[in-house]
Amino acid sequence: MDYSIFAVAIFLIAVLVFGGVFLIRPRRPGVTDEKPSAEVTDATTAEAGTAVAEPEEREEPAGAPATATAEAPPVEAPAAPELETPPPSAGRLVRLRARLARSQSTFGQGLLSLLSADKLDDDAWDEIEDTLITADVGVTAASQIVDNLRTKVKVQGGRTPEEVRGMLREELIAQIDPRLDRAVRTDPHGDRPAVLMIVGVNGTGKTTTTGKLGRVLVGDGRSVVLGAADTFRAAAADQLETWGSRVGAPVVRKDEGADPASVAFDAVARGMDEGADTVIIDTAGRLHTKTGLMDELGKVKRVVEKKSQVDEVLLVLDATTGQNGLRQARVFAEAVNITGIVLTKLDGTAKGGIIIQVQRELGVPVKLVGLGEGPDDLAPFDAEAFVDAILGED
Ligand SMILES: Nc1nc2c(ncn2[C@@H]2O[C@H](COP(=O)(O)OP(=O)(O)OP(=O)(O)O)[C@@H](O)[C@H]2O)c(=O)[nH]1
Repeated sequence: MDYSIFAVAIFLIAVLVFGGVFLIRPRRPGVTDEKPSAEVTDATTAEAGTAVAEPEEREEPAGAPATATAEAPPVEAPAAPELETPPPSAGRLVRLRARLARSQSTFGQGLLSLLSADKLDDDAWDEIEDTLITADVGVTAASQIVDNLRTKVKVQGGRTPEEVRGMLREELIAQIDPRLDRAVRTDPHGDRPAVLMIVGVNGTGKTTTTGKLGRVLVGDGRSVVLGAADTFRAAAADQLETWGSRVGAPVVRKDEGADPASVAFDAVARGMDEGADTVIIDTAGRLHTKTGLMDELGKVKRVVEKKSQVDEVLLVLDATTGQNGLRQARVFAEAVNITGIVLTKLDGTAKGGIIIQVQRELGVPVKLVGLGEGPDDLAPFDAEAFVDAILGED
């Protein structure tokens, strides 16, 4: 009995000793299923955090060059675009004279040769009148020009080539009217910039003209802010931004569909903050209804006037669109008080006579002309330089 108790005691001691050895044996990593998952999560978090905040301290995978990140070629910041220096406004029309001479040769040279004919009978005068009408001078102005020339020929008697040229030159200049004030009002008023609104039908060259005019002013040493208030076409604002960035003129824009008046307001505010000389605002030109157009342009103007006066409302007209363009121009002129006309694409038409007609119809002077797609192909208009260009040199 005593021996059996002793044997049981020895067995229990043996069980305790072996059990203890197994229980205190160190665990191998990965053997249990709770802890490792926590470690993985920790490691992932640590690595992710490092990757975002401090990429240079991230552990490289085996085999990757230890200094790959450190030795990566430095990413150079994009160089600021070099600003362009556009030519000043003075002399631009003379520089572009060849374009005018080329496009208007039928008009100018055609008239000269008709007037130089040996016999100026009724048929010849009819042909002169037709040439004028074909060049979009307008019926009333064409018949007035013919009447005046007939009188001059009668009074003068002889018709040397110089006399013919002189007569025609004088008459055309008179019709274009050199006395009209064609200055574009771009001077600031104390601490307020001059504000110009550019209006017109889409596609006439409105946005291009806004950009080109900005360049003309920068070329004259002015500081300019551009306002992209044509919010119906996002590309128009992008286009304007490109124009501005080339000459260092800031562009104020908002999202597509934003209120054009608020863009215009912000552009003027920016112009005031920066002490800019001139703010040029490109507007949308959808021809929906006259009332809609009036409301929209009227609102832009009213809102701008809370900050500063509007010095110019320039209507952009595509010279190649003839009577149709003129009809649209009339709608704009009725919707808003136009102070000047920008006649674009004169390089692409022989109908330079539209200058005479549009001034008569709208009662405002052509102040600028577009003579090409190049950035500096916009020039202040001058009646004498224009007529000299279309008639050719003396
Ligand atoms: N040949 C020639 N092309 C011109 C002249 N002025 C503008 N253009 C071109 O006319 C096209 C239309 O010009 P835009 O400035 O986009 O016309 P827009 O009136 O602003 O039209 P939206 O931006 O749609 O409102 C462009 O391809 C211009 O390069 C010019 O005097 N001569």
